[in-house]
Amino acid sequence: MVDSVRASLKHRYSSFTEQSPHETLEDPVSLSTLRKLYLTPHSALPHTTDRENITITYQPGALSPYPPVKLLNPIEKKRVLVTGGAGFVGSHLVDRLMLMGHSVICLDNFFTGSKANVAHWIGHPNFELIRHDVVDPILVEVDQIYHLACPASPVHYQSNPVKTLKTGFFGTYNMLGLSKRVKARFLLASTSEIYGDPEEHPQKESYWGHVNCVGPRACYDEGKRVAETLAYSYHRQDNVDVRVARIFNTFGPRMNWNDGRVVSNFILQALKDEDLTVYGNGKSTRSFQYVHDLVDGLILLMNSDCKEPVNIGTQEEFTIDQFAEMVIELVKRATGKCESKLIHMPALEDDPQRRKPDNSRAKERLNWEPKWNVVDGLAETVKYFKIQLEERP
Ligand SMILES: O=c1ccn([C@@H]2O[C@H](COP(=O)(O)OP(=O)(O)O[C@H]3OC[C@@H](O)[C@H](O)[C@H]3O)[C@@H](O)[C@H]2O)c(=O)[nH]1
Repeated sequence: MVDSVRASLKHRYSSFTEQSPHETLEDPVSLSTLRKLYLTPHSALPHTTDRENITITYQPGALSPYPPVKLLNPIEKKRVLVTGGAGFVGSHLVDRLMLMGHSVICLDNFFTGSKANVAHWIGHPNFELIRHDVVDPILVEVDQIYHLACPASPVHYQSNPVKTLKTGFFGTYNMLGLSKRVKARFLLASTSEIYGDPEEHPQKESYWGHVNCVGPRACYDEGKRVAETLAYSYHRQDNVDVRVARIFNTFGPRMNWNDGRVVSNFILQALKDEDLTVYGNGKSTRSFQYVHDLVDGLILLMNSDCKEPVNIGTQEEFTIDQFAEMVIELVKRATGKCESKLIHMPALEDDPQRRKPDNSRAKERLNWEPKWNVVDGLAETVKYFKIQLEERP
């Protein structure tokens, strides 16, 4: 099963060119097809601009030139629910599932997600978009549920900690209840944050974690921990078919403009020639994976027989200072100049000091490992934010 899914996930990463010369309908997830979905500036679409009234009018159909999706036979074609499907990771997952030929229901409350991330699918017969908050129950007939809905940036999840906890508990409870009722396979997007400020390095799935349950990050960390507990309780008690992905730091196009996480903050600051805000002494570490690798991992895990939690993350580890220097360098390459410097600010409370996954389980059980290195992923993300900046009034 995993092998056949792997074949359909095939990318062409070898040459990072704009247009893959081998693009065919048989390979519905070629990199060039994906790129068109997030690197096409709106200004490239047919439109008229009224500068006096600051309005842009897109010509009919301009936002919906549907990319070609694979035609699956009814046995292979799954009805898939993606909660948080209009968010950063969710929208890339929706793209891939759509291009693979599945029928996708994208559910989002648009707190951090955005319709613009999935606008290119609106109206497609295989696609439905529902505005809904997972803290309330919903009934839809599906075969698979990817449960991603939850703000993931520390800035966002700490802005309303009670709501974050409600999303962690009730959101997951509702989606597991739905899985039980319609007999859908359930995948939880969990997080490396369940390890807290880890005392084990790198972190294996067997590590129980080191979370301050009364600290400012606890609403997310404990929310995701209880979400995992709920998933395995539904599995033990009601035989719900669960998968748990522990997602490490991930970046890429479609990160929110005001996301607040380090990658988008640094890229935007460097593109605007502002100083890069390093919290603390710059010596804490993270391992950053590119979003396409994560999406590969999620789809492979969903279609595997691996019921244990699986770390999905890369092992390239950087200090935040090193990472900041790398962003400045890449922005220089992309724009020809960047005068930004690093400024050190007070450290954040309970900020994990080191983080890197042991991803041997993902390699063994899913035959998954990251294909992108940080530099290539960052270069593409810089390009995305550059386009976004140029389009802002
Ligand atoms: O402007 C900034 C932002 C962040 N940072 C630092 O960069 C590091 C990474 O911070 P981020 O906010 O990007 O992300 P964090 O690692 O804290 O949390 C993330 O971890 C894994 C995901 O699953 C979670 O969704 C997300 O919470 C931290 O040490 C933070 O203090 C800066 O130095 N400057």
